[in-house]
Amino acid sequence: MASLHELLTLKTLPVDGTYVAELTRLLKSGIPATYTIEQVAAHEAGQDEADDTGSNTTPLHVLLRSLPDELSEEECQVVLRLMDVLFEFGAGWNFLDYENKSPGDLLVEQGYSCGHPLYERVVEAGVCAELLLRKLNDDIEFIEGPEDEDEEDEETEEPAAAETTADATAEADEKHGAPARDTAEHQDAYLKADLEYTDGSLVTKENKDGVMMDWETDIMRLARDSMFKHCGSGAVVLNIGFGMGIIDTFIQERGPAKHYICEAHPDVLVHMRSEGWYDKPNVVVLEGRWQDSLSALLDEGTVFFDAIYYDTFSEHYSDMLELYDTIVGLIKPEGLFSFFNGLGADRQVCYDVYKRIVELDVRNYGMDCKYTIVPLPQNPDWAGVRRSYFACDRYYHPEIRFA
Ligand SMILES: C[S@@+](CC[C@H](N)C(=O)[O-])C[C@H]1O[C@@H](n2cnc3c(N)ncnc32)[C@H](O)[C@@H]1O
Repeated sequence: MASLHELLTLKTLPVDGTYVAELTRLLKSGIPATYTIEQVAAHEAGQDEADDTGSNTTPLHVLLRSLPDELSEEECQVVLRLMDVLFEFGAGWNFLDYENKSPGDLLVEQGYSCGHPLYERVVEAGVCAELLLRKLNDDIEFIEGPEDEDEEDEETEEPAAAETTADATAEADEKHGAPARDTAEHQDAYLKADLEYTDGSLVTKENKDGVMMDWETDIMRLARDSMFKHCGSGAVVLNIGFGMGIIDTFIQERGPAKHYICEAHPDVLVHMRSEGWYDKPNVVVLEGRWQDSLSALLDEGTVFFDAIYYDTFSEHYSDMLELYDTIVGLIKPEGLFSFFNGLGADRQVCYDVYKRIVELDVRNYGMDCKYTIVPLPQNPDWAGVRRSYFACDRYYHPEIRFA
């Protein structure tokens, strides 16, 4: 164990300002704030690099694993300062340690969850880091040699909101022989994959990615209620992504004047036709990706919506950023935008980081995002699907309107 890790095991109590001074001294001396226990072990074993196990137990993990059982208010303030110093020197908010836990997970485990200053400090670091990463990806042009060209596709793919942890899962899957072009990650692969409607779910036939599952039914009802909160049967609404048609069935119960449904997958479109959705007098099916259909609608400039709901599959937060650009031109001034919020939902701390990022991003369009927090006491049943896509015990339902 290096002196940095040793210090952060907080052997001497109470935790006081001397820790902050010593931490600052060590980091200023050049020890990286991301120096992991695994790197120390590799160094001690005479290896150049740590084994690529995906495990990164950072000084921040050591600190948060070493918190005294009873943390006084004064000690909590000191721990916050220690976290500030670590972040200032480049500590990461979302590294996964030897137990596959992020710093946020360790705090939640000890009862320092949403609203507690220690947890909120990690969330704040996460928001800053994600926004900075986006800015760097947007602003920096990388010079590529010819040998880099094959990798271009992969590298320009922006991270999905949930990717901090989903990436690790995908990498592990690849090692175990799952197909390289993941249908949950790459929309072109998804749109070519065969789909299958089963009892209570829609999945990709071959690798059993859950495209939609009926545990989301109550969430869809809640979303429909939001869509019709300020409008009735004269409403003109749009749902992006048909899936199992759960929300569209709920929307039909309210008899809107016009109900647009945008859907891209050919198998889903066949299913919609066979179920009579094309024959409903108030339904307009926009075939194809929203990226194409909605731009056309925007150019026409004749249709404006009271409410828009978005729930697609195999898209990333970068797609949502693009969507904001489009929907602000399609929503009526008093209209509503909402979406299925699975952003970062495979880990509570990532979910909380993206909750904040959405608020910040829509503010750039003069919109406000208000969340209803819905407890999800029961873990959904993931039998029959390759991997879960929601691991939190609460759902943040977003209602976004012009301020
Ligand atoms: C999660 S399901 C939607 C579930 C739906 N909310 C329900 O209540 O059943 C996602 C749907 O979005 C569709 N989709 C994915 N990408 C799309 C895109 N770019 N444009 C339009 N539809 C898309 C998928 O084919 C799939 O039918």
